Amino acid sequence: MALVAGVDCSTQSTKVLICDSETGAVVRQGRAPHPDATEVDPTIWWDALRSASDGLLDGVEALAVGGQQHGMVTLDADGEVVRPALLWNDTRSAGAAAELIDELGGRQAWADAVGVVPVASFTITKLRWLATNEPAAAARTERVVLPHDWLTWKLSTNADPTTDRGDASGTGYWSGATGEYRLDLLRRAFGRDVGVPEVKKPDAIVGHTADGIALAAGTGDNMAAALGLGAGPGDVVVSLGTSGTVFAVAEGPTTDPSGFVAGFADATGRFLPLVCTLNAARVLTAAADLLGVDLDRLSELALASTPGAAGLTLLPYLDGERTPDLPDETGRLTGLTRANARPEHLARAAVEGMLLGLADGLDAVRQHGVPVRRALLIGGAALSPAVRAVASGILGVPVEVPAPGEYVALGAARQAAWALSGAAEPPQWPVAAQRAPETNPADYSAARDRYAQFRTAVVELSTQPNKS
Ligand SMILES: Nc1ncnc2c1ncn2[C@@H]1O[C@H](COP(=O)(O)OP(=O)(O)O)[C@@H](O)[C@H]1O
Ligand SMILES: O=C(CO)[C@@H](O)[C@H](O)COP(=O)(O)O
Repeated sequence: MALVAGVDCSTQSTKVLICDSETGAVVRQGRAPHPDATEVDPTIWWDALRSASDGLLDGVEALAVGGQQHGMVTLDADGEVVRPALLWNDTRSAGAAAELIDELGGRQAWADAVGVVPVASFTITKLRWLATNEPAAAARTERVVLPHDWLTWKLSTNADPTTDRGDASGTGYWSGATGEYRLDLLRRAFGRDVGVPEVKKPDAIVGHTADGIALAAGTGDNMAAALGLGAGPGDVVVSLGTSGTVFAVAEGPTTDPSGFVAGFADATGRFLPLVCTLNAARVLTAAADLLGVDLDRLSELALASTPGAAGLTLLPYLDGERTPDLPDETGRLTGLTRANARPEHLARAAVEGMLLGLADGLDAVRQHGVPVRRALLIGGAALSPAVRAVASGILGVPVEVPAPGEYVALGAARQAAWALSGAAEPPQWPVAAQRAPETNPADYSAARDRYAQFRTAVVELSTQPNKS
């Protein structure tokens, strides 16, 4: 039995799975936490990877890294990190995003050029922010790479970092439709040329560790999750980690000038239209903290309420929001009365608010021609019984919950097995899934309407000159 390893360097932690390369069975696993911050010294990820994989890699023949998308890792001429990485959920480059949209002639121009419209999450806006705000650090920057590129390079004996098309498609300077960098856009953002990693094929072996473990190309965490789930036609993945994401594997590129649906590439040579919200699992931890309960009790409370949370609606923009693009917003609660001011309704409003933004995302992905037969619910908050109970009613589609697991790390391991095999397609790894309780979407139509009205009002308010 050949063993392969998959790594997930996500926002809150690093996870490592060691799998049988033929069946995908997990034989051992490890994890290590990351700090709660939106800029992180990449050596923290390296230490977390070493800690999470400590004692696990004996006998492993190939490894791949899946990583949180978009993070800006800047390297100097000696390959040293210039400054802490700015993560996907750092909103300081929102102004840079607006500048870049204007300079290129609007949203459509960006969607046509690279399949995405700049928001603060994307690497290209962080580079503009760096050039404007930290000229000394910018001057020292010779290369820019993504979290998974940097970790793969650190693991390797290679002289230069590499990347893959999935993660490259989230930079804002690589086009999935053409498979080429747009170095003119990178130059426009940063003010001069800066080195970028070579984009390797999905099944490539890109190097080896000092111990001789083959390294596959790796990819972004959402692309890895799609691979780990073996997502196919009709499957829409709803991932409830730090971010909330809704995505599907598509045969062709998508273009959305509104910027709602990002036209990413996947990790197999296909595409991955994706909607991402900045606020998912942590909405539940914040609500639990507010109520002074743990996550299990929060779920029990939410289940004690009813669809629509007795009229309470939460716009869950606790860390600002990306979709819709409201980086400076805060969470807002409406509909509070003396009758519904109860812990169970607040708990329910948190669960529903988190899912309602993703229901909008699912509709948007569907409008881009993605067939939706079922939603696959993954990520830390998919462990919540209340989330599972409410999901199908709010999303309006049958929901299946894959057996609890680390699907990003599993997808990375599957990529490693594919690269090791030299086969044309990734190995077939079965994924067991359970149907979540069916709830009637009609029970949530009033809640969806209220949420839509509240969201529209807040979007309008944000565009007024003296917004409150
Ligand atoms: N039973 C649960 N109910 C709700 N949320 C949970 C539960 N278990 C874990 N989580 C949340 O899941 C999140 C971590 O999920 P994960 O998908 O690993 O995130 P990320 O990939 O962004 O690091 C944490 O915010 C944690 O509180
Ligand atoms: O920015 C995106 C997708 O565009 C996020 O999905 C990041 O990739 C981080 O993912 P998690 O750590 O929340 O899984």
